[in-house]
Amino acid sequence: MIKLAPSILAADFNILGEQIKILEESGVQYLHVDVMDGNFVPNISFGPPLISSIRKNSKLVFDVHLMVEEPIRLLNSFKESGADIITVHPEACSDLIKTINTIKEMGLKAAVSLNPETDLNKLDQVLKDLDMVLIMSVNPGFGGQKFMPESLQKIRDLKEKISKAGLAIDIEVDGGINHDNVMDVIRAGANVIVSGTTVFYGDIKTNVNKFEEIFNRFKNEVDHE
Ligand SMILES: O=C(CO)[C@@H](O)[C@H](O)COP(=O)(O)O
Ligand SMILES: [Fe+2]
Repeated sequence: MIKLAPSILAADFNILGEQIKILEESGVQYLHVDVMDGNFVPNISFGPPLISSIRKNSKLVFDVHLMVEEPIRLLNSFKESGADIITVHPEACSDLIKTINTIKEMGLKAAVSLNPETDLNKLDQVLKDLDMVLIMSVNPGFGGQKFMPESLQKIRDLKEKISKAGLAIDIEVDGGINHDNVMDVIRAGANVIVSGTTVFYGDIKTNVNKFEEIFNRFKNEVDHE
């Protein structure tokens, strides 16, 4: 099952609630929530108060991508605000094992996100405890960047690593994904697709439907193999 995770970084914050309603009516299940601290990445987005506010009116799975230094300090506050999945960057954690264990002990799903230049071996110490791995296909910090095609091989290698370890872990990909390149990303092995600009710019329902059509085309391909 392939899932779309629209990134609200590209939403119109003036009408954020209305746009989330449209996503729900379009059949979306995940909401990707990019938290940036102006330190780990050179941009600031939003934090727990905004998440608590949208949580009140949404049943979507909140997939919270923490681009912050030492996220362990803030985990409780993101849990309280309504996160379902918390993703952290090993590049920002002095103790990744403890950070992942804390997320799991809170009863939340845990994920690790790798920057484009970070090797897959950074996952080794925690892979068995993860629900998801997020491959960044741009350098984190901003929406609207160009997809880095070299991420495709990284996705294939990750899929192989997960399967060799006998695990079942979601593979999420984030950055620069659009209707033209998403099929390559899925074929490489991803099953959770983040998209900001391509979902929110223009008509949201049409943009989501186009992604769903491509996901269905992929399912048909696999069924006929
Ligand atoms: O985490 C990030 C960027 O750091 C992403 O989630 C972006 O928000 C995705 O936006 P597009 O590249 O799809 O516009
Ligand atoms: Fe993200």
